[in-house]
Amino acid sequence: MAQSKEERILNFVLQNAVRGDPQSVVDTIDKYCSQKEWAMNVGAEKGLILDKILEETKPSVLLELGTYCGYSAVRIARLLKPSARLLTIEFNPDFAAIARQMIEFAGVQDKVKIVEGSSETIIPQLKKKHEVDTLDFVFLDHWKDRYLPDTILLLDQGLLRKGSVILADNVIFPGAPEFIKYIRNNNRFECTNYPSYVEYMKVKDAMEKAVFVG
Ligand SMILES: O=C(NC/C=C/[C@H]1O[C@@H](n2cnc3cncnc32)[C@H](O)[C@@H]1O)c1cc([N+](=O)[O-])cc(O)c1O
Ligand SMILES: [Mg+2]
Repeated sequence: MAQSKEERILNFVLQNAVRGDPQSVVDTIDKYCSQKEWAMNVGAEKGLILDKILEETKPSVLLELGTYCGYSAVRIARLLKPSARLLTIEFNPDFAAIARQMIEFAGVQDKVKIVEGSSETIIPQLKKKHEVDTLDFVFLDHWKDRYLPDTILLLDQGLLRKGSVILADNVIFPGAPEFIKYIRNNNRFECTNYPSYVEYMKVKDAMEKAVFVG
């Protein structure tokens, strides 16, 4: 059967990156996706914003929505302290399989747990089934019309505490207007916008950081 783009990205990493070196995995994906085939990884420019916010926040319990090929899971995990844990939710089984191999090759599997399923199903299970108390950091990078309902779900489930950081990719392109309208008008969140560009393109994009004030 013909290979998928995601399989081609994974194979390029397996053949060109250094096993156990997450930075080389991140750089190799960026090389492939900027030179050969575009893919919806957060990428290097927005990745640096993500890195900086992670280094400021120093989170222990993290959630990512939309694993895709595992680029941001590897990028996040490479900066985490040994005891920190990233849960990443992906409902497409083919993408989850690719991401699992990407994460294992990078050597960050001890810090990253891929949970297969939809965010709306898994989020209500985080406390009981995945031993989460509250989340220190949430990265939103899944379907853009899910950002708002899933943020409300996180609130309803008592998964946010004073200081929890939500970072949303693509608030300009493709855009998440309902999420932005809600989060910037909700006085329980302090928002900061980080202008940047769509991965591997010269199209304007931005990330939005929303800190829960409790
Ligand atoms: O569309 C984009 N991202 C959607 C990402 C979607 C990924 O999240 C999963 N998912 C979706 N709802 C889910 C619910 N639950 C679990 N996984 C879910 C999908 O199976 C996919 O792996 C995008 C598009 C551009 N772009 O330039 O066009 C740029 C970007 O940076 C992007 O992130
Ligand atoms: Mg994105």
